[in-house]
Amino acid sequence: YNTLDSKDLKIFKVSANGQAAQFEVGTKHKSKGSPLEITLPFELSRYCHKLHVIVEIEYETSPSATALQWLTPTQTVGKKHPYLFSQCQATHCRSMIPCQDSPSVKHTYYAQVSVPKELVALMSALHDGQVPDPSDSSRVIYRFRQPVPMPSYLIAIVVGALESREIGPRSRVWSEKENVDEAAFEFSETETMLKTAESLAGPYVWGQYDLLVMPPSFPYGGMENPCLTFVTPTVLVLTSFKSLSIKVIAHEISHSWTGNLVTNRNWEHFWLNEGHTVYIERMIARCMESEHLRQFKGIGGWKELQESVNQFGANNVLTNLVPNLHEVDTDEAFSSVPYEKGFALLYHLEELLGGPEVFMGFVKSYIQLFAYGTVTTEEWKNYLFTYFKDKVDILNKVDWNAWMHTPGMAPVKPKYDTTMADACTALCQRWDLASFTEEDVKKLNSPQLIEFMALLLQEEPLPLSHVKKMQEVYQLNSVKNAEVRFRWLRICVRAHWEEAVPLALKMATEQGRMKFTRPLFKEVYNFSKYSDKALNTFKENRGALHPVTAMLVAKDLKING
Ligand SMILES: CC/C=C\C/C=C\C[C@@H](O)/C=C/C=C/C=C\[C@@H](O)CCCC(=O)O
Ligand SMILES: [Zn+2]
Repeated sequence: YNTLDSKDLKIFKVSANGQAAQFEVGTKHKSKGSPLEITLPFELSRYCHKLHVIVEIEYETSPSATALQWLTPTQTVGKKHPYLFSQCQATHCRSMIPCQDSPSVKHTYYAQVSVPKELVALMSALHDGQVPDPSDSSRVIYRFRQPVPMPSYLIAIVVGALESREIGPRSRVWSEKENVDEAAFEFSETETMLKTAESLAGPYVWGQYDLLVMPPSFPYGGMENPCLTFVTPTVLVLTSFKSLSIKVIAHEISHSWTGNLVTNRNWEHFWLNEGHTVYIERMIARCMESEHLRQFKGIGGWKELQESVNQFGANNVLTNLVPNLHEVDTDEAFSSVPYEKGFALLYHLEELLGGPEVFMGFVKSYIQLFAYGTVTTEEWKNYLFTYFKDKVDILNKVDWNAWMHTPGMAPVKPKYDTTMADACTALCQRWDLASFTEEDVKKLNSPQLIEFMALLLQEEPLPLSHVKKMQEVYQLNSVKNAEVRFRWLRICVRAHWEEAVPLALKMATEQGRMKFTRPLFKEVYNFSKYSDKALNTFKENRGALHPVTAMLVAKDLKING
């Protein structure tokens, strides 16, 4: 028999080349789902390699499918139509489709999706036309074609009352109609970023690059679904300084090479996807803005790594760059470690081997070598030594075991240029309350304001007097920028400013990006007087959260079942 991955699927019927096939759903694993074992109704001749077997599976997904979030009309902006979106990374595709749900397997795909005609369906593929549903005049069928082989975690679908605007020669932005014009403004730099990325990494092979602004409950900043990046609405700041959206879009565009074209063989090598993507993302910042900005981003990333190491614990093997994930739920293993310890390693190698142009040359060559395939850390390292065959003496001095197979912070902290960070550090070190003036923050751009907040978060909790004075002088409670607001509210709750508790819980529930929602719930939960308030707020909102967000916040708040 042949086995596919499945999770909570109701299988009605299986056939192979038109003949009924026996099937059995095996024992369910707590996070990996169940094997779907299909017995073919004919012998596969071992000598006939060209035999095509078309397997048809009639099935239904579960209302609790972990790949899907079903939104009621009240949960949408327009309030008139329901909404569905998927998030398959890492191992949730099997709750949407019976498949070989491993990044080691790459495939093309074709899909036809029937939806009520007032709704639009989109997928991580090229549009291949739409026709009225011949079986139901109230529905329309959308057709999709993905000709580039890709892993199952990049299959994505969205259905909703969506509209689009053209933002470039190969890009449209999609969202509910209420947000589509502001989204078109926010993402106007997309083609420039695509061209910059192509100049660094090689041709963009996916054809179309569209963006979809997600509902607020989307659990991540972005998801690199081919042809259709999903992006959180929390990056919409609608000012000329589009730092949040440019950062996330540069990251997702970079995945078109590292992750989507060159793919980690399994999730223990996730750092290959994310570390290289952050490296290219920051190279785009260097090209479009300045090297000072790339250095500044490196400094911020080091703090994100520190935060993840603090959360897991410095001896936790999940802070290894290459962790052993046997019997580990990938959603629980997820953190900034593969992103920022991965970037730190690549930046460290850049420093050792000759600088950004030299090392980006290696990254481009690595992409060309492994394109359309999958890769492991060992294969990456072997190619690194081959590419830099004249610098093997330098590479042999790198403590590879410390970098890859040891928990905690990276063994070497890169020496980043602090030109853009100095103003943030200086402000963070000033403690004479009387000298605080509005000018202090007016001269910081929003990335610097975020860095200033991140520095304060690294210190011991501020005294309540300081936080109140900062609010009085800087008016931070009214800042809408999600990255600033998220850090400011954590600073306030840590200082036990009780008026900030409802603001923190409001931000934790009005959007569902886990980067914000999980720490905000935890911060309120750790303020003992308000632990119950955190628990009750979570329980009241649990049904509106994405299933993975709900599972992880429940674990954070030590709620069983
Ligand atoms: C060592 C961890 C091994 C495997 C984890 C792989 C996937 C984990 C799964 O939870 C999916 C993650 C998807 C992330 C998508 C986008 C991120 O780049 C966004 C990062 C945080 C944010 O900006 O919101
Ligand atoms: Zn990524």
